[in-house]
Amino acid sequence: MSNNLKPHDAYAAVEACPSVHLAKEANRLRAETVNGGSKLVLSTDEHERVTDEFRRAKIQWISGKLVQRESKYLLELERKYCKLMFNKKYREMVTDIYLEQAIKVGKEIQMRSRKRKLYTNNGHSKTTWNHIIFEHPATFGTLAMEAEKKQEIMDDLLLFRDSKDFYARIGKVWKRGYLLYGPPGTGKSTMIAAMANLLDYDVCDLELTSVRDNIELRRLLGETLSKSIIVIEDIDCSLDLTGQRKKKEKTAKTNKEVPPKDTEESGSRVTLSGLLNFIDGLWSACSGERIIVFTTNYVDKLDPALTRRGRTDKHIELSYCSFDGFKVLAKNYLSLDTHPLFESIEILMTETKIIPAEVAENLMPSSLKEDAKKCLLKLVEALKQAKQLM
Ligand SMILES: Nc1ncnc2c1ncn2[C@@H]1O[C@H](COP(=O)(O)OP(=O)(O)OP(=O)(O)O)[C@@H](O)[C@H]1O
Repeated sequence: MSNNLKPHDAYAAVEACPSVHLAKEANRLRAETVNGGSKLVLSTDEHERVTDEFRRAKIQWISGKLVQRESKYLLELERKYCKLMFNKKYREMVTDIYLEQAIKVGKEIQMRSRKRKLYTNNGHSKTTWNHIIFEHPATFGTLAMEAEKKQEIMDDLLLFRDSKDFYARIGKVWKRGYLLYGPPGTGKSTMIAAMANLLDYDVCDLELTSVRDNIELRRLLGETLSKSIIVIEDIDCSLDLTGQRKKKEKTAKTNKEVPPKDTEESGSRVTLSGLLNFIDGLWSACSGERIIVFTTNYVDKLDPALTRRGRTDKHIELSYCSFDGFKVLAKNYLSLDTHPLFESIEILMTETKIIPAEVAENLMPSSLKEDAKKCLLKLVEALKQAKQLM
């Protein structure tokens, strides 16, 4: 004997989880173009039945649609739904366990197939978030850094991601603050992209100099979604205790900082306390799973109120390139594990300081004719010059 689930139950399941049927065995395979790329999508036709099996119960999903006709304007409204059929002895198991499981799986599939986004408040509209698809290729694998340090950071991030129950148990908001500090060109922005790729989170790049006041700041931060990394770069330049803000300028080519020429009064009144208030208090109003990352070139300039643990839980120094870091870049850029020139590079690296951005720039072949040896020789030259300048 079979028993129909009440339509609104099925509606709820399917609406909460529109892609749930994709997880099930489907009879039809359809090629669809999704976001410009070709991707196979499983779907069901109207009245098509898909059978799932869960704890020995056979559950049939039957898709259908309701058409409502607004007679006056001859407007047709379509509502898609799924009907579930199963033996009535499984009713409790299906409603209590199976549907919950199906919704969870459906949400996971949705998460996996979604395109991640990079939000900024510095686009055509300054008062709201604008987004583009986030497709930065950086990973922890491509990051020039000592393997142990990298692993420690990855472990910390993954532990955070998987600690929903822990945060709930100890009564803390599920958020974590990171402070990345170090000279320009040492990989702070690159690490943020690697973090987002590791966790599969969106990135919200908050340009504080474009935020009018604390109220707008609160609104913008309140609008961020779960599974987001909120980034405030160059915090020392965007905000100071007096609320005055200046923009740091960089030369586009070298990515090196140039001291600010003029202090730009943006008319904005975001204050440090406005920011801290949000981190401490208002944040708790948001549902969790958010990471906030501050970056700075001058950690000593920061107000201790911002750097204290609890606000920025983990402080990560990104520094000059080590030989280990160079080896990662040599592998990435030149596919080299070893080379006779490595020895002199290692010695020179102990005698001088060079930022990873400069190492990367030298290892990047500037023409098809430039082979690995030529690139390594460019780096040797750059290291020698840096040594002379010391
Ligand atoms: N640790 C690193 N590993 C791999 N690539 C790096 C690293 N550091 C710098 N780079 C390279 O240099 C470029 C500039 O680095 P990035 O913007 O991440 O530095 P930054 O520390 O954020 O600089 P700034 O403080 O000026 O914002 C990157 O696009 C990347 O190619």
